[in-house]
Amino acid sequence: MSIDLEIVEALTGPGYLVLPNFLDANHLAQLNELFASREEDFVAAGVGREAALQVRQDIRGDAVLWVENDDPAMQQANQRMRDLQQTLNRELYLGLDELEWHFARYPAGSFYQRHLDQHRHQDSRVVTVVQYLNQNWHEDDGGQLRIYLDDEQTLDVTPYGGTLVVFLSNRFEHEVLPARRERRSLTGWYRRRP
Ligand SMILES: O=C(O)CCC(=O)C(=O)O
Ligand SMILES: [Fe+2]
Repeated sequence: MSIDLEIVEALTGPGYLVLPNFLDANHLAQLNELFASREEDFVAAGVGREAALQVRQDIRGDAVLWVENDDPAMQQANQRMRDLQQTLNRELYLGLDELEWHFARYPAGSFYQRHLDQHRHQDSRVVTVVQYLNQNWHEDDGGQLRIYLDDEQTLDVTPYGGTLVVFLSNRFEHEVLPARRERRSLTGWYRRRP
């Protein structure tokens, strides 16, 4: 079965999937180079929306850079996500019409408290996709993504470079545990126009 169909099956079943080695080593290295070259353009991430948006490092300590199609490594990543979007729409009739995504950098010591990705009163975020870019990450570097499954069971995902996590945005609360060194990711949401 193709990876994309595996994702389809997971979303209709448990609602989430963790896939190690989704990114190959070469692409991972290119994305890291791009990430490093744009380091100065990152801005502190906010919580809340529009007028209520504010930086609250006690809630989330990452800085983000919204990504565009301006680099070959990004074009490849965008193409990959468009293919997945097509499959999700064809198989699940999700009506996804865009992907918004950003690079995220969590400096050592930072975290993101438990939350749901779907903004209240607005259900345009349908599927969350996170790709980790951390090379040589070790379990005791922390930074696990803790997903709150049904019945308050939790699943901790170590952010090894190349791992992809996909889940239904309205279904699972999750948090990022404190990272002991800089933690890098590419995080996106497939949206339906409200
Ligand atoms: O980086 C992660 O593992 C998840 C990030 C996250 O929850 C978010 O940006 O909404
Ligand atoms: Fe999130």
